[in-house]
Amino acid sequence: MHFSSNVKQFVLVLIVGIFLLLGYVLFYILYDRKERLNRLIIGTIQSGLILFCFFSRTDVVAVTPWLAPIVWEGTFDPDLVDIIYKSMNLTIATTVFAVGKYVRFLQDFLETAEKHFMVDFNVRYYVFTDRPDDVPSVNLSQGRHLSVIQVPGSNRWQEISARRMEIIQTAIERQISREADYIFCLDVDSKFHARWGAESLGRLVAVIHPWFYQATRDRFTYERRPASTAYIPMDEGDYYYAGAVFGGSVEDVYTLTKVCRNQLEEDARNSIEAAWQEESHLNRYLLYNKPSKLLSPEYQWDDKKTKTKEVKVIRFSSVIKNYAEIRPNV
Ligand SMILES: CC(=O)N[C@H]1[C@@H](OP(=O)(O)OP(=O)(O)OC[C@H]2O[C@@H](n3ccc(=O)[nH]c3=O)[C@H](O)[C@@H]2O)O[C@H](CO)[C@H](O)[C@@H]1O
Ligand SMILES: [Mn+2]
Repeated sequence: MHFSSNVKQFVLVLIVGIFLLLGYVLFYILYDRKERLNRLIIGTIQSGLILFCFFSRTDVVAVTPWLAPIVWEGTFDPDLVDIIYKSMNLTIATTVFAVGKYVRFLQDFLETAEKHFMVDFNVRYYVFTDRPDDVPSVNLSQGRHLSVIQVPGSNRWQEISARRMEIIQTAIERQISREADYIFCLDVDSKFHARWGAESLGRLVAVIHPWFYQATRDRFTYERRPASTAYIPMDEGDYYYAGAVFGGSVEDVYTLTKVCRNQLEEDARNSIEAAWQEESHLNRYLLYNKPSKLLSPEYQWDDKKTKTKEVKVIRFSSVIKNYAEIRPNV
């Protein structure tokens, strides 16, 4: 017979509960009063622990083999996280590229970020675009600021996507290192739907790609040609990380962008382009420089994908877009 994991869990808690109850009755009959009181206290703590296990996440893995947390709904206390981080007066930089027709995504991105992203923190958005006049004016809450930085356009989306590493590296050198403590680099073709808070902060942070979190390593679309600097052999790899979200301390992200930029340029000199451009290089970097925190696919869902039962909250997702219409090339 097949039971779902929730039913199994419920039956297990029921059986343990019955045993505890029987235990109480036995001790009540057999022991003196002081002993009974002690046992009652221990029993109450045990029941609390069992209830905690029942309500916390047992259906997902919430830690990596190198002991970095994987953030899922139900694995952290948002109020406690807020109390800890809000007293630090942190500034979070957020880079977003809107080159060519992608400026059309900015309005929803920024408006939903104002509702859900790092609410009550200092946030500095850095919008990189070739169309500064088309950047919409969005009302920002107190403590939030937006800079527009002009970048060249391109007739290849692969180049726009991949050049982000170099441009972010330069922006950190010129400006961001003096203006922020943490940084997140996000895709613009996305919307926020629910809390994305300080639980996501860490030295080096990556998100598990929504299409690969249930897949085995052999399915990961890493770059498999040894000629590329993004190469990952078949028997290596921890997770498949999405290129649409990475972050961490400004210093650590600076090193990441610098290494990926150099490798992208080395590949270009050798006339090789990794399977998924900067996403391939990001995956290679994170294999040998383990992230200190992973975000579950709640932080990078895809609107094309049906919600799975592990995903209790979608916090940020890629919107459905017409690739042929929006990109400069196919
Ligand atoms: C389904 C699919 O194809 N996924 C890949 C695709 O993701 P995506 O479909 O998410 O790529 P995308 O078109 O969103 O491009 C990434 C980001 O680059 C910026 N941008 C891109 C093109 C443009 O004309 N203007 C512009 O501003 C924009 O911020 C966008 O969010 O490409 C990435 C590029 O490495 C990754 O490899 C992904 O795995
Ligand atoms: Mn995207």
